[in-house]
Amino acid sequence: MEQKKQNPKAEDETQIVSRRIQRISLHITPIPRPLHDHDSNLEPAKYFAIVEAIGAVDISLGIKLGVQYSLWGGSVINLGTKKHKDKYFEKIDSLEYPGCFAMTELHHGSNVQGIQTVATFDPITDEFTINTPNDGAIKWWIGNAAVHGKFASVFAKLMLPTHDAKGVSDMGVHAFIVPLRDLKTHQALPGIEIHDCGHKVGLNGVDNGALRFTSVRIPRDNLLNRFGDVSRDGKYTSSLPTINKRFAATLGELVGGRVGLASSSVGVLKIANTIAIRYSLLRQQFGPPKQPEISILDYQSQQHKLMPMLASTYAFHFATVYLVDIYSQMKITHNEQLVGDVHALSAGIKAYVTSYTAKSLSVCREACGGHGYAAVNRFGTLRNDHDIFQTFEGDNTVLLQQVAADLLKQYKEKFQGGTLAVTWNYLRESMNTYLSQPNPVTSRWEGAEHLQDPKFQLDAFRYRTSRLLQSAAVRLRKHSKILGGFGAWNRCLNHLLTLAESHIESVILAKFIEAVEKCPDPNSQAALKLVCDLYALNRIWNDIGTYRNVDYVAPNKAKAIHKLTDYLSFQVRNIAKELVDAFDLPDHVTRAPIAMQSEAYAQYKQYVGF
Ligand SMILES: Cc1cc2nc3c(=O)[nH]c(=O)nc-3n(C[C@H](O)[C@H](O)[C@H](O)COP(=O)(O)OP(=O)(O)OC[C@H]3O[C@@H](n4cnc5c(N)ncnc54)[C@H](O)[C@@H]3O)c2cc1C
Repeated sequence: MEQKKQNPKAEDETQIVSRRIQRISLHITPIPRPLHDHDSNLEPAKYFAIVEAIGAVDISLGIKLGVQYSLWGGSVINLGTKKHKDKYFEKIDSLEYPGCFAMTELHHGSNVQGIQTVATFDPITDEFTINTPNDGAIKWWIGNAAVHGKFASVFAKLMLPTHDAKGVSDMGVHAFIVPLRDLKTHQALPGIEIHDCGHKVGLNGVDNGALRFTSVRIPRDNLLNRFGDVSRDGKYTSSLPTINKRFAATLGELVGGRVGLASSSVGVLKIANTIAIRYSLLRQQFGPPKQPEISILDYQSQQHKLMPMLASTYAFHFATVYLVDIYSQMKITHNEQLVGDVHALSAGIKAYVTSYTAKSLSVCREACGGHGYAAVNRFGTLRNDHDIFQTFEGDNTVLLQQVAADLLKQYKEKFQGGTLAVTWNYLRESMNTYLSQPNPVTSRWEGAEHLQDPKFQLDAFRYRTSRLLQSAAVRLRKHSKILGGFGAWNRCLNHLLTLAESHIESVILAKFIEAVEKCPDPNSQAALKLVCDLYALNRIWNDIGTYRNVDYVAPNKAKAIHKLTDYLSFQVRNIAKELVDAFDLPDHVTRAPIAMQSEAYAQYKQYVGF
């Protein structure tokens, strides 16, 4: 079937990104290529570092790489078996087989189990037939589909013929390798209709496409059969007993994409911080009478905008390093107990970090005044390209609900006297700390010195989470009697989202405190301690109403927290240059003329043509 012409505006950008990927694939060989690391489970950390670094230069390029290696490559390797690896691995790795990950449909995104594409087994020909049964089932937003993809892992309901009145039996969502284009002519193959999804708000270097399948035949071997298989005579086998368990196992294998997005989002936040802070140090406006103008970073308001953000960037850095670390352990050890942790943490950290970064990009733009609005200074592109991080690889609101559900499941099991389902560190430890939080401790912590005590800070974070958890459980129980489980969940939804965010903030703070404690160099440790205190106290101050309502902090303590937060912002301002320099982002990566370490204005004027 004819392939529709690509959106002309997007064409240039997709070609540039495609050329860049080819170059990377050729020149990155001294470092093991992403998929090797990913697959051999040696060092996923290296792969995520590569994607983060590449995303810092061009987010479209980072995402396009992610589509090729994490999504298309990751689905083949993680959902398939040896025969798939033998046939596809090298060619995916070398880019000979560019591919897509085709899950979302026009009518279903977050609710993946609602997808309608079908793959029906034909025992006579030993093939599956892939069909798009209605327009709502057209695969939509599929990265790499509009121009470059030659294959796709297509998620579809596996249908087996039966002898009863229904004629088929639905075995649930499975993934299938479907060739999209002829390997030589690059024309779309028979039965496959491809359209470009049109110009987007950002990420126009990625060719997102829509796919319709009409009786597309693929061999039985193209079923990615790690969690469910069909024999030559049409019998279905799986080590997992139910559709829901198979579905959970399938999605569980795809968490790597989320881990990568969380790391990349921190990379974007580092870039934005670097540009905004370097410029704020250089830019001077006003000053005391008859004295030189002062740097805009010396204004308390500018410190208030940027210093807690810088502290959050450090906090997120350590949290994502931890996430990558437990993801790597999971991949290396294949320890089942780690799966639950990685699943819940990757959902929560991805949601929390990407939402924060998206908001921060606007703050940074505004903090740089008019020059922040010049396209060359990058905030517009960063904001537009990054914005969708909040939606793909799982919509943030949906992901946070998974975190809340995990916490409540653990809570229930604990109270029913059962053993906790997840016995590895993170969920078990979190639950134990939440359940052992004492009542308000206004009297326990006298004076103001303890505000910088990590124990006070962690207690405060965990106390808030613990209250939210216990009250959510009570409310859900009450409402479910009348509204049923779904209705009760919806009635408590905002509460549950706050619970999930509060929990993730507790995890992030705990990891930051650990990083400070482990820092080997005393000077760096002192600097990190300041930054960590600012992160913790700013969060407490942001939620001071909650702490006051339950009398966790007395009015004078609330005042002290506010005062100290401002003071810490000022202290962090004094080391802000060193703190952003430590991100080690050279000028040719940040690229914004206003952030150039030498001759920022000269570079900027030159850009305009002076
Ligand atoms: C640029 C881009 C690239 C993409 N690349 C790919 C790709 O390569 N492959 C692929 O398969 N998909 C891809 N996607 C699709 C992406 O994964 C989906 O957009 C995402 O999963 C969200 O689904 P949706 O768009 O249907 O949103 P919806 O699920 O319709 O969500 C819309 C709104 O409803 C809210 N909502 C939905 N459910 C709930 C709930 N249970 N509780 C509360 N609120 C809810 C959400 O929070 C959101 O605000 C891409 C999307 C874009 C835009």
